[in-house]
Amino acid sequence: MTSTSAAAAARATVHGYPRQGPNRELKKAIEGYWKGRVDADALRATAAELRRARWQQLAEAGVHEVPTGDFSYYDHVLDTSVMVGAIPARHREAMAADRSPSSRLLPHSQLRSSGGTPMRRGCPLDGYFAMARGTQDVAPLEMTKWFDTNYHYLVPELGPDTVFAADSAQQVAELTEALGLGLAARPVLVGPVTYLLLAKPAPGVAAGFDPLTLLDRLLPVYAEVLGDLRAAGADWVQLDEPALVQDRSPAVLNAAARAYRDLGALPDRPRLLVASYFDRLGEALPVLAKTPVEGLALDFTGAAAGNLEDLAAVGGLPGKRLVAGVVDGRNVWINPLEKSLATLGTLLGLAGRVDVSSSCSLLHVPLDAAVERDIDPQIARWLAFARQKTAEIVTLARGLAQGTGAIAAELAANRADLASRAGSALTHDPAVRARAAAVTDADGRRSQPYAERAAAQRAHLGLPLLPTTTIGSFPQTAELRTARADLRAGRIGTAGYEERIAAEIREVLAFQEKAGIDVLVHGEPERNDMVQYFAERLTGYLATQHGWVQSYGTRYVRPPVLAGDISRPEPMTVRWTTYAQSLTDRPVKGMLTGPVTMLAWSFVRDDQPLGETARQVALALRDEVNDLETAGSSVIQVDEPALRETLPLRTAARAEYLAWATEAFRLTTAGVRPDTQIHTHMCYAEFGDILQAIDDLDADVISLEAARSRMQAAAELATVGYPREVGPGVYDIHSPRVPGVDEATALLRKGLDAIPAERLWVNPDCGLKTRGWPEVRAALENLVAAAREVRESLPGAAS
Ligand SMILES: CN1c2c(nc(N)[nH]c2=O)NC[C@@H]1CNc1ccc(C(=O)N[C@@H](CCC(=O)N[C@@H](CCC(=O)N[C@@H](CCC(=O)O)C(=O)O)C(=O)O)C(=O)O)cc1
Ligand SMILES: N[C@@H](CCS)C(=O)O
Ligand SMILES: [Zn+2]
Repeated sequence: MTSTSAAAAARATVHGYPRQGPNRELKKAIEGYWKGRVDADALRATAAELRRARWQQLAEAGVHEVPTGDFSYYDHVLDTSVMVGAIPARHREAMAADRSPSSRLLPHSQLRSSGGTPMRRGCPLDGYFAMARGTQDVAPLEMTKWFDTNYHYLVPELGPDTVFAADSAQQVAELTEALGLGLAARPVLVGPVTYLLLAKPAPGVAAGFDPLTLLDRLLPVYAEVLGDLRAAGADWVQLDEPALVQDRSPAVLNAAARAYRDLGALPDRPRLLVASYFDRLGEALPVLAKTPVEGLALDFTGAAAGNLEDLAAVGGLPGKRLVAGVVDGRNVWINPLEKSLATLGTLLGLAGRVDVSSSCSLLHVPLDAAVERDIDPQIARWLAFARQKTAEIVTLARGLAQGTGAIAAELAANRADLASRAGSALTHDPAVRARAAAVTDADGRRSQPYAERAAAQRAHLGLPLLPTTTIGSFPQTAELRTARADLRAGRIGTAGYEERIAAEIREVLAFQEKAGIDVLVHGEPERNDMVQYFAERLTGYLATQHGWVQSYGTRYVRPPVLAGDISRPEPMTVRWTTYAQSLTDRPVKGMLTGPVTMLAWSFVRDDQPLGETARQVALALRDEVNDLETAGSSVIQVDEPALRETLPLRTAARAEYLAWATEAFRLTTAGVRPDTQIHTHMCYAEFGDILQAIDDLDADVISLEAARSRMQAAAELATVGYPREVGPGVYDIHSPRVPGVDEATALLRKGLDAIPAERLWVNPDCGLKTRGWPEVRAALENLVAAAREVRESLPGAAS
């Protein structure tokens, strides 16, 4: 095809779309199902209606080919495990027992029978949710970050004995639904190489087991699924391989080459589009380009923009389809349409056919900026959520196909909006800039080295060995959320709301004292979210009312927007922390979200380096830390759960990131006295490759998620000689199950193998906001009992 005809054929698509519905209908239906208020058929009907509505919305916006299979009741990686039959043995048994068709993910009519065994296909709903959340008897799959996003997936558990078996029921059903609406549809699957690279050895399998060795067993299963999709009418199928944008060994690149050579050689298959996103494809680009797949989808935004020159360097993709991700699926700023058109124009000469898309699934952005009423209309014009991004993609495809004259009005409006943002006073506060420019190395260094501080803190705090604490939040009950909604709606006044918060703090404090916890928290009842709460109190940040983005399962967040220079008009947490401290003689931890996490879980500025924004946020938080100390806090926790998540996917970019990230944390925390104990907290990640950075934070105590991985994080810190205090979690707060005293005791003993008793803390994996009070009470009582039991068994303990 010539580039002119390639242009004329340009079509619009997206890699995936938010799943929740305009009012988080999916969350409400699933949580209703868990509570027994919604039955399986009603849940499935809600899900089907949401899928229909989103396809319809995409089609009406002018998208030519809609994605299918990007929907999920919980997580698309878990769905992939179901699709390939990688159900952990402990869950398989429970599912085998559940033969009732009505409890399955799919309606009875969409289940296939096979070889005289009715209902073999289609995962039981309860079994599916048990894998995600666990039950009192069966542990769930581990959950971790999806690359460098705030989305979490369930980690496949594989071993040498894993037997894969294709179950394409869900994929086929969704494709059939979309085709039934008369739409051109493209199933989107997690690709086999990424699936294996994201997996971990199943419990009981040696840690050295490499899931990639299962590729030859997995490919026939993908072949079967592709065959089923072809039979169901799929013309194209997208296989997502984002794991290939990371630095990969020749073995992995060979595996990718083999996978797509073999899948490409299948006789009766759909055309294959292999998608990568979040960074440049690098050395995997020539590998994939040489395979028989008919198309590649590449990200051309941010750090991935280098794909353009890489593509030129490999001689393009002659005869293949290129799906060009020129609209950022990770951020909320309007697209610079003329710049994107220029990129697309260059790409026309590099592929047989060029289509326009988002850089990745739009799962990572909110649904619709137009419903935000509290954002200044001028500023709202700078924002594009999934719906607006879809419109941009359609505009760009039209511009590419018909020429810029066809989109002249859109280009003019876009130019004006970009200019308004560039010239805005919001983005340039001279006082903030002067303060950030004056920061010195000394501002980021505590006045004494750790060993001296530790002694001072020991004397000041007088804590027992194995001190117990929690991570900050206590249950965010429906009553608290309703109170906040009532305040927003004017149904109650500020005084009534604050009395509700004060009462909750009293209850949280009373419980902790009674349970015998050593370092208390106020429970964070006043916070809607650990990032949004602060964003709402900092100048330069925009908060949304409806900008929900899935974080995991049915849990959503509203990432605020770092739009301008950041400053703190007044203290943000001092009042409630001081109130909590006034209720007890034990130390109450001040509780803040750290600067890196404030960036990672917000939509960031794209008009200045991230490090500059981090420094501005850090200086605002530093004032808060110092104010807390002045108000009497002896222990202050600065959460950085996103420190690992934001680590650049390519190693070459990591040192620079870690330098500004750790500097921002130290700048936040270094202004306190030596006897003030600084805690930090991390969760949802593998920490192995940031151990040095954890040390560089110079925090006195770190709590880490460790229960599901059985203390792996503590062991890793020990291997590098980490000298500070560590609280590896002994209570997996993502599961409704309550750990018994024996279980917590066993984990603590394992923790002691890695960290000496003088430096070991006892705490849950993370905050308790998602849990209910009955579970929390029982679990924390068990945790304190376990700490006492282990304390008493330590050499030298009084018997
Ligand atoms: C620690 N984690 C967090 C991440 N990112 C964040 N930004 N914040 C985090 O805490 N990333 C990693 C992990 C992910 N973990 C979680 C855990 C829990 C949630 C969660 O519970 N989300 C809630 C929503 C929280 C919230 O914003 N609540 C607001 C609004 C509540 C609401 O829904 N209001 C209703 C009306 C209220 C009513 O009448 O009941 C409405 O507005 O429609 C608040 O409390 O005021 C969730 O429900 O999903 C997220 C990530
Ligand atoms: N302090 C927060 C940390 C979550 S990562 C909480 O307890 O919810
Ligand atoms: Zn956490």
